[in-house]
Amino acid sequence: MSNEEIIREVYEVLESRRDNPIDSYTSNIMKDSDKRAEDKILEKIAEEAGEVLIASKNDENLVYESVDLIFHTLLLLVYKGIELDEIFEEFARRRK
Ligand SMILES: N=c1c2ncn([C@@H]3O[C@H](COP(=O)(O)OP(=O)(O)OP(=O)(O)O)[C@@H](O)[C@H]3O)c2ncn1[C@@H]1O[C@H](COP(=O)(O)O)[C@@H](O)[C@H]1O
Repeated sequence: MSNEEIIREVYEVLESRRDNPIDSYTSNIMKDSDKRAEDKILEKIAEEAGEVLIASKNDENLVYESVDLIFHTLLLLVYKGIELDEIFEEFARRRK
């Protein structure tokens, strides 16, 4: 599986968890409850960003914590209805 394919696969699973909820971490976080889904995801992104900062400073678990941050950012984008191709296109647009 190529690197692009794994990202596409994870993204598609997240879209499915959004559109056909099951009892799972990503479905549950995307469901509105007492705390709004968007706020829960944004809180998680802030927490994961802090963990990346600590990992970098300590030279420890940087890849692991960065993937947590990237994953939760993808979760936000899925929740907000952004298509994965929009992200790829924006990266491509910035290439000089
Ligand atoms: N890539 C991930 C992924 N990365 C992290 N996480 C979850 O995100 C949460 C991260 O929370 P934390 O970092 O706070 O970790 P924690 O386990 O609470 O503990 P600490 O790190 O604080 O010690 C954990 O529950 C992780 O399991 C993920 N959950 C799901 N995925 C992907 O999303 C798909 C759908 O997931 P489900 O909704 O669970 O089916 C899966 O098939 C995976 O491909």
